[in-house]
Amino acid sequence: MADQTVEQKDENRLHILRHAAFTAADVRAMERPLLETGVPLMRMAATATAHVTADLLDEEGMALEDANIALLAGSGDNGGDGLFAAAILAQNGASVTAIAVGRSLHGDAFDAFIRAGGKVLVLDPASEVPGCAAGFSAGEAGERLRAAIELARHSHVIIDAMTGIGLDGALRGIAGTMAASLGVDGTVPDRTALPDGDTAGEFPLVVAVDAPSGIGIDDGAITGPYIPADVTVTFGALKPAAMLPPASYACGRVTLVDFGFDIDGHTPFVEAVSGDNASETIRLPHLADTKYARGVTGLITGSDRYPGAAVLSAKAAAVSNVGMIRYMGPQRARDMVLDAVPEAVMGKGRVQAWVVGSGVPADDPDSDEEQADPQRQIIAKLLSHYALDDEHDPDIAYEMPPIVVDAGALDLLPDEVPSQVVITPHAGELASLLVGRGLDVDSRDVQLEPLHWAIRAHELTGATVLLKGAITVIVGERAEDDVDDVDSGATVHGDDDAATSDVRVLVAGRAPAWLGTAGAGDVLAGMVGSLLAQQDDEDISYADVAAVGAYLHGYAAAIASESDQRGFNPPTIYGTTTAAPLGKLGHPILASAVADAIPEAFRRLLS
Ligand SMILES: NC(=O)C1=CN([C@@H]2O[C@H](COP(=O)(O)OP(=O)(O)OC[C@H]3O[C@@H](n4cnc5c(N)ncnc54)[C@H](OP(=O)(O)O)[C@@H]3O)[C@@H](O)[C@H]2O)[C@@H](O)CC1
Ligand SMILES: [K+]
Repeated sequence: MADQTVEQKDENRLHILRHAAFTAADVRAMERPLLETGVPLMRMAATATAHVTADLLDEEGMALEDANIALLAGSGDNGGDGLFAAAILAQNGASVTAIAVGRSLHGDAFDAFIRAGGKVLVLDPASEVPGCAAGFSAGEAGERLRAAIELARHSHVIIDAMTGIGLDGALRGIAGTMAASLGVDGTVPDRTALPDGDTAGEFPLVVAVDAPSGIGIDDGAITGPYIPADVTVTFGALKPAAMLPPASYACGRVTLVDFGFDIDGHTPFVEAVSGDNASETIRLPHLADTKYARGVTGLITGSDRYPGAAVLSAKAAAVSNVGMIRYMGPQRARDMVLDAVPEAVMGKGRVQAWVVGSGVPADDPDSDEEQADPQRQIIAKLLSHYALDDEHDPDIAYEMPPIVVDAGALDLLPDEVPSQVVITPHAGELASLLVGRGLDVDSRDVQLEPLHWAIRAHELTGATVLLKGAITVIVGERAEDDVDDVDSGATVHGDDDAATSDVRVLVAGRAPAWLGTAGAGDVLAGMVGSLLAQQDDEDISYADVAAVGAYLHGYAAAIASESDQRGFNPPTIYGTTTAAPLGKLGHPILASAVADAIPEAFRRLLS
């Protein structure tokens, strides 16, 4: 590190800031030394928020003097940021009304706002905002609430400064009612996927201060009301909510204000895979390589019912930088695989990683063992070698090659397995897996709290969990040398997850929404299998390799669909100029087109 130039250090820092998220507790710890030396963080936050808001209006062709702005202000520092920002906007000609949703407002910020000519509407009869009448009747409180909602609905911009990192649980009381009336309650954000995190641009535009109030800051969960934002201006460092689904879908475009935090002293809780990480995980061919040295991927995928999945998984595995693939399956699927990939070798043999279950029917409760799909029987036998229980030798389990367990093989997973077992469920499959282990959860629960349930699945099974979605969440063990460095953990949704610091959490959000199409999961399974097969280092983090697989899969889909849209857009750093690229929306694709684009995805990442 000593040899790094200042520019390199700056570049590294920006890369971390754009791809790593820290818990609220860590952000508070990073902020403390700066506050102690008198750095005016709140003023910096407010100035940035005001600028971003003015720029947004400008983009929509509206002058600040013509704009009506409704500020939803809570009683904490998040409300303080909002009031200082609103004061700047009012000074510059905007007409701003602060709607106080709590009992008080940040003192200095309130004074600045009033001096700038801002108006205030107090909603809580028990409020103690100086100069504002309180103690009004319940009837009047209702009238005020309705008036506030109307005012906000008809404004040009809503600045949401009700709660930030101080949020405790789902939004309650007046703040909760405002959010439910102006936004949505307990549902996943329903938005068209546009390039560059663009949103529809309809009034009122919503600017969230630090985070949309009500979304789970540390776990990205949605458990109550919130207002989806067009733009979120966030401070110091990204919080997990800006990266994790579904909360991150509510953030819109994110601008990060770099306060100069000492980020090196803290371990991120969530990291987003970038092109740089991905290229480091790809094994470049060596001069003395044989096809075996480059890795062999074995697939037990497809079935008489779904032979196409055999082709998709095999093709994707074959072009994902290994020396060879072996395929096992019924005659028809074998014929089809050979048609598509004449290089594939049929039958058993030594492999460096397995892929099982894609296109294999899941358990049919009506059929008995004998009638079960033959692929299931072979997979069940293979998976039994990974079982960590009294009946099996754990040394065998730990020495087995990595294995991707997809789709119809998920219900064959032994109770407990080592972390080189990578499971690749979507929300519904993860829910079924957890129900099979006695938990009360359905697909919707997983969609609303994916990190929570992915962690539960990892803790219960020991497997590395890759939970598929527009942003894919990966949870697994940290690599050995990483564990000692971890100094803090997030509390994710309740006590049972309190000690989550020993899990590695990653997101891959490179894919355009066009990728939600039949067979995409088969392609992913094949790719992850081959990425695992080519690893030379025994101390790798399986979570990292799986995450890179998801990233590459998304990248190949972006190439195939000619789309610049993606699930996760790294934030813009406030004050740095990023030329706005003209994003392409792209076009529909088939999963086979994604498989065809894989070599090009490798080429681009490596060049
Ligand atoms: N970190 C940084 O670098 C910097 C941080 N800064 C800013 O400070 C923010 C943190 O401020 P903070 O600590 O005052 O907490 P904050 O987010 O305002 O929340 C507290 C308020 O929320 C309310 N409330 C809570 N839960 C609720 C619920 N379920 N339902 C309803 N209400 C609920 C709670 O109400 P109460 O419980 O008191 O009734 C109280 O009013 C941070 O996000 C950033 O914007 C910048 O200024 C500078 C640098
Ligand atoms: K907020």
